[in-house]
Amino acid sequence: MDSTISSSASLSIPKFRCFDPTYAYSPTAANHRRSFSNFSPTFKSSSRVNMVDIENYERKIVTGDAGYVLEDVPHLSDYIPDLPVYFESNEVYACIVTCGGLCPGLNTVIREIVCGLHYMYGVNNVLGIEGGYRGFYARNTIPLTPKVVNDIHKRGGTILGTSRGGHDTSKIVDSIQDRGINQVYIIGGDGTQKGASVIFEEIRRRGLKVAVARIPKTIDNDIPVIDKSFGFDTAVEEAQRAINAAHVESESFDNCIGVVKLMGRYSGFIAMYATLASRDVDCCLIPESPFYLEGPGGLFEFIEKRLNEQGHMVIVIAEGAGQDLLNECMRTMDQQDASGNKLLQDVGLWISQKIKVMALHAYALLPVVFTVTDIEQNV
Ligand SMILES: Nc1ncnc2c1ncn2[C@@H]1O[C@H](COP(=O)(O)OP(=O)(O)O)[C@@H](O)[C@H]1O
Ligand SMILES: O=P(O)(O)OC[C@H]1O[C@](O)(COP(=O)(O)O)[C@@H](O)[C@@H]1O
Repeated sequence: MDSTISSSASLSIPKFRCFDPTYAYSPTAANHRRSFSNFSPTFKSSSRVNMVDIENYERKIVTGDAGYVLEDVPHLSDYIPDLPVYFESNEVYACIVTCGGLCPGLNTVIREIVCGLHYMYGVNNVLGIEGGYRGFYARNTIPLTPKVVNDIHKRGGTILGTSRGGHDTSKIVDSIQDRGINQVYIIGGDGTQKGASVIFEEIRRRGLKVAVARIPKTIDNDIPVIDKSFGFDTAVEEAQRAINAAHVESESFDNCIGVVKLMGRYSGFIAMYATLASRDVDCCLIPESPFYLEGPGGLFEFIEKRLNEQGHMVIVIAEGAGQDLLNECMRTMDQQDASGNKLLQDVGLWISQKIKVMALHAYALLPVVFTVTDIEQNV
């Protein structure tokens, strides 16, 4: 810490403490103060822990000479000081695994876990499990130290690799048990989280002293309880490069339409945010909002209007949009990936073809339609 910063609170080395939610407590509005708005329990007298006197509690404020005020992140033990220590740092053997789809920032998360464990908690044994869940029993492992992870946040993807499918609960927990791992950090999307729950249940069933920490990942930013998921901003930023390319191209030819297909299997946040940020998009199609092609109010009518008005346009489409229309006309078999996720039809190519055929038949117009698909999400 900067030596010019003075602290009114003593900063102690954090410990791996255990909070048993079965301890009785009841939050009361009377004890709410602004700084404790997220967590201000009042423990009943029967509680087995001693609670800090919240009214007289000295807030963790760190002031700097430059005039700024930093409020240190409150820790559970600030409010419940005698929580039992669950792991001593020197007995921790942690592992990290990344599973499922890629997302920008995975390496940053890995780096922060390794450095946080090492520098904040004094943990020196952290293992990287390679290749997703199946890596527990079928792949190599790598020791992770602050030195190993020093530069990884500058790389795309995940240094540990990832995979779909291959979740064998019993083999995974065998591997955790055999290796003597007692903290498991699992980074991944909804499929990964379901897998982590099953692992935790099996660990509990076997009575092992192993903690399972789940780090939610979604490039789509569609987890309502968090402000923003890591990687979303990068995806939106990258999406704008594709939109910009489509705009430049479409402006350069008569009746040219740029179609940009973006990520978004079930939600259109990336498409919408990128559209709003770019100001060059004429139409944004997302899974949450059904659309149709022909007739009044249909997409084709809008395309004709925009081409008449300005001679070019950009359409952004999230990959999950219009899947019902595709399925109707393609009658394809339901296909799944190795994790059981439904594989989508390519809506970008489909809509480009539809627009070409429509324009040729209805308006004797041959628009130049080109598609920018699958922008790099692995930044
Ligand atoms: N219901 C489930 N039970 C156990 N494991 C699951 C379940 N669903 C998915 N998984 C496992 O989680 C991993 C990642 O899931 P996947 O759906 O591919 O990606 P994501 O986590 O990004 O949604 C895969 O190894 C898969 O086998
Ligand atoms: O091409 P893949 O790997 O199947 O993944 C595509 C899908 O995964 C997503 O990127 C979302 O996955 P996450 O929410 O797990 O990050 C969707 O936007 C996209 O539809």
